[in-house]
Amino acid sequence: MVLQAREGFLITSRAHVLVATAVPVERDAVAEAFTSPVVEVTLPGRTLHRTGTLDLVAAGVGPALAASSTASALTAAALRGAPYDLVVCAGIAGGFAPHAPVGSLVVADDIVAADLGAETPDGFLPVTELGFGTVGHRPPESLVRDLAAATGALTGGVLTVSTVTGSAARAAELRSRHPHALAEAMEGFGVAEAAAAHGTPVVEIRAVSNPVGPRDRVAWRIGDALAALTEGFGKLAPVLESWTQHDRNQ
Ligand SMILES: O=C(O)c1cccc(C(=O)CC[C@H]2O[C@@H](n3cnc4c(=O)[nH]cnc43)[C@H](O)[C@@H]2O)c1
Repeated sequence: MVLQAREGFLITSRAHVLVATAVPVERDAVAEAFTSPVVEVTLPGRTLHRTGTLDLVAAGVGPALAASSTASALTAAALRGAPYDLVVCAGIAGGFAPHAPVGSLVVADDIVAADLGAETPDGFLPVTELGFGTVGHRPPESLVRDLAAATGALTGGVLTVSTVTGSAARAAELRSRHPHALAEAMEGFGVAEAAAAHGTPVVEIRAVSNPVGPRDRVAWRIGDALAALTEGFGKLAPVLESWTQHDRNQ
């Protein structure tokens, strides 16, 4: 939240929010929900699209590039004295049928690195069981609740994978390891790791474009999912803008 007016800073008490999508069409679908003009701001390797108190970045596909792009944006904001209050990872996703149908919106109550670990003869071991790091980030409960209430979105786990699921067997395996998961995508955990390094709360919002399962790329309903993303952000804009730091950990 920017409380002070200085040259080049926003004069506002509304939350300063970074939205990270994978690709530009997702970023533009989010931007369409807002009426303020878009101003482009160049960062090392990335361009921010600024609309009001919201900055949008097409952070790239996959957790590594998404983490690096998000970290750049967070660091640049901190260095100019206007740190973000909240990071939102947004975009399209695969939905676990029948729980998250195509066209539905999902707000993550858990952002899970689903393939970060080791395969063993007895099954998959998360990296935490190998003694390293973390495999999940939990968005603030009150924010998840308010976003879901504003949009009618489903709430549940959103898995981050580096390889898009392409078979029924893999989909079933992921759901058996994560029974609460509603969707899979490729950036959430990377974005969340960057946010965590800055102590910034994070949430993930996904519109379902395809079922998780046997690969059928031509059947992906990308247009419908992008429209659901625009509609969802139109409804949740007031919730994001009124997000305040004291809501953390609630
Ligand atoms: O081809 C297009 O027009 C197009 C438009 C918007 C987005 C795309 C993408 O390919 C985005 C890739 C992005 O989508 C997420 N995603 C969507 N479905 C799945 C899935 O079943 N499993 C994992 N990830 C999925 C993911 O976050 C990708 O980064 C294309």
